[in-house]
Amino acid sequence: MKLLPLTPAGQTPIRALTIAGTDSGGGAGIQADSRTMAMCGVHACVAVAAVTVQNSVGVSGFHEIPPEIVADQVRVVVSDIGVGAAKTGMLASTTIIEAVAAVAAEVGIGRDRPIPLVVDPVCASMHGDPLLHEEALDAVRNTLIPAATVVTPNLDEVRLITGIEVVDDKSARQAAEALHALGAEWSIVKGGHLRTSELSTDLLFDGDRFLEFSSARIDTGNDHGGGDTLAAAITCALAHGYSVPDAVAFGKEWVTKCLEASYDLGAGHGPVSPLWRLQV
Ligand SMILES: Nc1ncnc2c1ncn2[C@@H]1O[C@H](COP(=O)(O)OP(=O)(O)O)[C@@H](O)[C@H]1O
Ligand SMILES: Cc1ncc(COP(=O)(O)OP(=O)(O)O)c(N)n1
Repeated sequence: MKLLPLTPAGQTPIRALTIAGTDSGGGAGIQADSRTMAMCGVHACVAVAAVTVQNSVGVSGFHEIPPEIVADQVRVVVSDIGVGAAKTGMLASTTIIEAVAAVAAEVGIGRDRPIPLVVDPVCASMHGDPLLHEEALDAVRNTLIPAATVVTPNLDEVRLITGIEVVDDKSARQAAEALHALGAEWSIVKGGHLRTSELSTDLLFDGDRFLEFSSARIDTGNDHGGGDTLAAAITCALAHGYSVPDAVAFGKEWVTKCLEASYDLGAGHGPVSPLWRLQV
């Protein structure tokens, strides 16, 4: 695959910001985002929104960071370090979502603003453990998604946010339209969970055209962190100034390489691995 341009040693690399939750198991959340950003040659800045107690078999609890501390992390990073793009992941609650949306508007992050924003509307882990309070879905719909340059839900998140059960191409297109109607500039409906196809296809929509990004379906149970990794890679490409379709094409190739390199870890689902770039 064609990689993003690297920065010569000693020169300041492109920066990107992730606003998300930590994963103590190291496979998803801020850990997945930071690893992908580093492996893409991008300096990762982080605003921690929640700390999860998590391993390969599930999430047994989480602690929310006070909303003003989340917002302050964003503010100090953007004003001093500067970032080319930002991403949100687990935001846990309505008050954190509102604080993130407000600070994003203040510092110029989001659709129609200088710094593009990838919104991964994380609601639950792959084991079904909640990562967002149910009452916060309204804030996801009405406050977070309207700030998105790109929104990247998986099929469970699509159902919770839009009420649409994606079972085929037609319902995937309806869901992409519904997400766009909520205010995202571009919507992606990820096909990783549509196991009826031999391909894993992500559908991208901008209110006018549908674009499809497909790969052969990889036979692995080690897919923890796949959604974060895709969204982080898209964020890196946007930070480099790629168009949204080119950034998604890059992200899809990147996550496919990471799925191919995924490994066993613990008793449950192992992680996708951006470490493929370092492996022999
Ligand atoms: N088995 C698979 N083979 C190939 N690509 C996959 C597979 N599972 C997921 N993907 C890809 O990984 C990314 C994450 O998708 P998905 O699993 O749907 O999201 P999430 O990790 O948020 O649940 C998407 O680009 C999707 O197409
Ligand atoms: C802290 C944290 N954030 C996000 C997730 C979910 O990760 P994601 O890549 O969307 O997908 P799964 O690995 O859960 O399928 C998480 N588990 N923890």
